[in-house]
Amino acid sequence: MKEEMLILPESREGKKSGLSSYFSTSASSPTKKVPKLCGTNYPLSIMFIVVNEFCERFSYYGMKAVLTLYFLNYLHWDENLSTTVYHAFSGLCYFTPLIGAPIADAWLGKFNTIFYLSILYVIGHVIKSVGAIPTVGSTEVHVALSIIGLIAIAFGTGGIKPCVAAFGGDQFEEEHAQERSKFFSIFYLSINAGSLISTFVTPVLRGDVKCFGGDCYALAFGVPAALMFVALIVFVAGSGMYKKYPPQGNILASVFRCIGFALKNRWRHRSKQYPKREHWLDWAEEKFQKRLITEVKMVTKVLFLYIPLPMFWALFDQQGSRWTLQATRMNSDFGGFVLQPDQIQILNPLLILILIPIFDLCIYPLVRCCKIDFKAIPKMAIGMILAALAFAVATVVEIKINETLPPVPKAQVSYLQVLNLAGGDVDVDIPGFEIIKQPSLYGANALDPDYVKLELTTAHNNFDAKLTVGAVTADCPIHIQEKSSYSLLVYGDNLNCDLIEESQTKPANGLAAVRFINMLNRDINVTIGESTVSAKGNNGVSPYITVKRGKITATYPAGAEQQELDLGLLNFGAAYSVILVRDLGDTIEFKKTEDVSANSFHVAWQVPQYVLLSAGEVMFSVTGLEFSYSQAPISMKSVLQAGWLFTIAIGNVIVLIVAQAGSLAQWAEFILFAALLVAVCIIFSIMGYFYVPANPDDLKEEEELEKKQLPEGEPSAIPMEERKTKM
Ligand SMILES: C[C@H](N)C(=O)N[C@@H](C)C(=O)O
Repeated sequence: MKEEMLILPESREGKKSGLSSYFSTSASSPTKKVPKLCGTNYPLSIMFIVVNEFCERFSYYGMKAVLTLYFLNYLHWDENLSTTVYHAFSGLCYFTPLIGAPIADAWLGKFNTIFYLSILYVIGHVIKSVGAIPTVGSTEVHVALSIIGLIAIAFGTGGIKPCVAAFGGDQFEEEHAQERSKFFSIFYLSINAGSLISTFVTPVLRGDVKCFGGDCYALAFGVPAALMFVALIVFVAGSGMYKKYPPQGNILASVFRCIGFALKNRWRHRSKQYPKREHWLDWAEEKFQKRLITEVKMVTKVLFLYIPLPMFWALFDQQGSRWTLQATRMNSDFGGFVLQPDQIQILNPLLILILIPIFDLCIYPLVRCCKIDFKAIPKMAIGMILAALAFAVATVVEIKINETLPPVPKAQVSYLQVLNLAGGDVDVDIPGFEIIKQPSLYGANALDPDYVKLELTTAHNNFDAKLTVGAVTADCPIHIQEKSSYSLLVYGDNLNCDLIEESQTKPANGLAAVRFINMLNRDINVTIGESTVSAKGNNGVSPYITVKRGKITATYPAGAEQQELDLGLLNFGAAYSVILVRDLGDTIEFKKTEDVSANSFHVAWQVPQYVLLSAGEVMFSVTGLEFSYSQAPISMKSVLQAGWLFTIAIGNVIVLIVAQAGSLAQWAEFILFAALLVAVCIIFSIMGYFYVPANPDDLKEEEELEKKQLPEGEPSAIPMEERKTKM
């Protein structure tokens, strides 16, 4: 499989074949007639590219959807290591385009680069899937296979990413720029369709299918591997129909030499006696052809314009981190169905699938109807503003969530709830405070006692509390510290009491937490799923077990068998105490109290921020993808795509840095990001105002000039007609 290229003499810097054809004007396109989709100007070959992208993105996002849980539950890494490796992998996937793009532009051509790196990508997936089979080797082997697999995947996905989009763009004639622009929308739709389906399906394959006695990670990674194999087959199947531009020689080296020479030459001629030149790159004129210099000016101009763009991605990327964490503090029960907090992210690809047609078929034509010429840079700037607005809305949501959180006792304050397991209602009289009246937990409506706020006058306090139930009274010495929360357990005919210190923070990640207070006179082990906790007899308190929200059944040993305790619904973000009161032989009587209330602010309130961010993405990202293609000289299409993807990588790095530094309250961090993006958008708009879009005619002029200057017989440019493309 080889793309044949014409080798040109290298008599002068910048006179290689690659510098000859810059824009895909019809004059410079391969002459090959490509079959069209019936009655349109769309080449048939783009179908293969779009399906390839769908399958590739399915494999990428599907694998990523279960990656963190794989690290935590299968490799048994802690949360920090899992998060770090996850982000390092995501970052690497957007740095590797910088390797794939020059390989395509300078050496292998886009087709071959996609072909070979896709094979590496499939191998990476297979290694990763094998590492997820528990019977294959030890934990060390699993870790090694996972890391090798992930590195291969990162090089595969990142390497082909800039080439596939640019290769799709290459299929169009320059006069079909409108169709090409639509192609980028369709391309983006296929990315999001792949992402939507896989983000939903692979977690189901992991959790609902059991293999090797547990969650089936091998299948959850195996299906994305299969999809990547299909992507490769589909891509190769279209081979006969593609328009393939040959690699353009080591254009990047010429570009760097040209820039280096211009800078050196400028420095050598810094004295005022030398006349100024229009552009700093014009200082390369002594050694480099005008054509190369013009081309380098175009690329550096676009790359300069890209400098502010990572800020958009820094906000965008937080859907998977900060916004998902926000969802864990919300209630995602939709009545008929319940979403897990990390599933809310599928809103983004879903909205993209809805919004792209809305923008392409309604909003953009409507704007055109109003005679407004909506160019790429203003579109991208509006995309940034929409993303900033999304973060402003996220700030409001965050503030609203905070209002629903359990109060945290401050200095000279503590909270106390009374768990009354006595036969009747109890009065708790703590000197200096109002009497707390607490109905018995055995009563019908008394299951969730409220915390009472105690304002303390000194930091440490010992009190002789008095308990009264009907005619029975008892002393209850208690020791309360400021900034703490407590449960006072009252039980027995003689009104015994125990003070238990509580943590009133919500369980992390939207999980529910439950513990057991054992009033039986024997120790007990209680199991939920794979976790078992012990509670000593006579009022022992077990540690908390965290569980996914749902109706939970616990088990405990009774003789040789396990008996069940039906705990009912344990809700998002709630913490429960299950008080084991009486052994009834075939079961245990228990009372359940909600010590930390469940998340009450509904996750549907996140929809507006997702709509704004996804609309921003359509305006920013789809436009940017097309812009990167259209502004690049033909020899550097993949390189500019890589430059575009590099802005995503830097965006990821910004989030990592901010997350590590993270000393701000979440709502403040959100509004800070929104403000930063508005500031960056203003800078970008000013830069965009002065940006002059690339024009193929700029190069035509130089082509003519070059022809005149060249010695007879030496080709100044390779007419694309002469370039044979063979497989
Ligand atoms: C899934 C997300 N909306 C998206 O489209 N991401 C782009 C950057 C991708 O190429 O995966």
